[in-house]
Amino acid sequence: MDSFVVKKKRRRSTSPAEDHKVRRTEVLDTSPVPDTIGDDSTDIKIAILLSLFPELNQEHLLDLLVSCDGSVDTVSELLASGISTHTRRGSTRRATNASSLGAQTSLSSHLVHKASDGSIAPFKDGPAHRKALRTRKGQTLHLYSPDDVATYTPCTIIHNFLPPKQANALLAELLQESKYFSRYEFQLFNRTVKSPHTGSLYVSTPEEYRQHATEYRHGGTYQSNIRQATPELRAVSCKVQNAVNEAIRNRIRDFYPNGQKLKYQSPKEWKPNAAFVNCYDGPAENVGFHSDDLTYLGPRATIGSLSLGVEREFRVRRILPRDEEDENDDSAKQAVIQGNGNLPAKNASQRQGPLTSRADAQGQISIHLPHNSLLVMHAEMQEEWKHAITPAQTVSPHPIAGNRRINVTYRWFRDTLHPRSTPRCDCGEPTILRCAQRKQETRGRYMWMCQAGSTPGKESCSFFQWAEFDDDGDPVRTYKRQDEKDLVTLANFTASQ
Ligand SMILES: O=C(O)CCC(=O)C(=O)O
Ligand SMILES: [Fe+2]
Repeated sequence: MDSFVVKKKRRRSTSPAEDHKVRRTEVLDTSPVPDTIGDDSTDIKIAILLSLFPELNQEHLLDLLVSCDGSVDTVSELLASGISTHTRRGSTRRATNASSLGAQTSLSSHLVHKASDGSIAPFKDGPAHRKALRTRKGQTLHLYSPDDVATYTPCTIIHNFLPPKQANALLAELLQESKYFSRYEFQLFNRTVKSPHTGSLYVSTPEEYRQHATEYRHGGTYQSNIRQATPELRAVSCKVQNAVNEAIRNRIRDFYPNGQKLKYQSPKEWKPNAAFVNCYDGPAENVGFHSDDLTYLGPRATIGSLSLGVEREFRVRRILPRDEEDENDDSAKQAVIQGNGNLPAKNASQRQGPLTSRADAQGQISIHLPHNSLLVMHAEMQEEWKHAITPAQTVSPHPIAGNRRINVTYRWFRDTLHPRSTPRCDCGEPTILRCAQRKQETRGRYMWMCQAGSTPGKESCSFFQWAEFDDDGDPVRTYKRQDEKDLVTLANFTASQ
């Protein structure tokens, strides 16, 4: 992954808006943002601290951050001075492993009868046994069965996805490849930090290699580590393509209102034409909470994510509109995770909750990703949820990979969102697509924004324009088109074999 550049910029006076983290594929807003944009500065700060102190766990860093009134600098100084195991307010909270396997093995203690306020509703009323789940702030609910994952998160998990030999061959190939991966450097609060894992972008053809190196931007800069898709990666992409399309069909049939695709979701076949491959070398390597960048994937994107090597936890949590989050914190009672997104409107004038509430108001759900499992992140995911690979205290070594985990996220970059055909900002650069997440009034609206603020040494021009899409998620062009001759057709992995 390349630079996740974040540089906090001039911001508008009243809104503490800074969007969350993180890196090349991830949405990281750094420009002066309109109040409409959701954010979670805690994630950014935790991402910085984790990259500076990878040996520490997230909970501990969060404690420190709270006790230091949200100042990354103060936490860094404390940690550097060696008084890091206690918070400044004297709490001696144990530095527990943020990602240790949960003792919870059954959901029964979390089931409640009604998905009323304070519970996690199943996405769809299913069989009678489908009840709401209840979690508390700061709590992590571990889901193991594919059925529970589909019911309570916007994901499908398929265990033992590939024939074992093929999974092992791909793993062996990518472990070799991982020698050439790099850590992405990114700019956070005027400091350059490195991603807490390594990776590379894989593309289909030499021409696409060229385009990714010179036209696509990720986190404000060009992708520096790009590689040509390997034979195993291509062979597996056919299987991923078929499985993801089937999972999308099932999702629509079983979970979406009237069995219809979501507004803005593409009705076309999902055909991956790029893949980010990540390597997590040891338990401390991680990726912080983020949503993936939709600039080239478009609204309501689907992503196919294959896990190989050691098992790690994939954590997800819903993005709450700001006002609800505050209310939850204010009431200090059961946190709410609502699977269907129909949360009631709350009083926007309530006070801002403390730092912790923003990061963890609803608790988290943990999906365990063993070797050879395919996770499909469905169309609801990026706009409404965040995901992370949390640091672990220990991992069980894998016979081929040792302590390493390889992850391949297959993606479909859409022709209609090629940087040649998206709006340019006043700097003359292609803009980034963002989705408003936290304010009730604008939640779900898309916008094009300048991404120069993410580039080290560059100032954002503050360009902002609402983005309009047709029902199938193709842009309705209210802006000047590039020349038609410049428009491109991207080759997917299968077609370019
Ligand atoms: O490693 C994983 O499973 C997730 C990686 C991820 O979130 C990403 O590449 O955007
Ligand atoms: Fe991601």
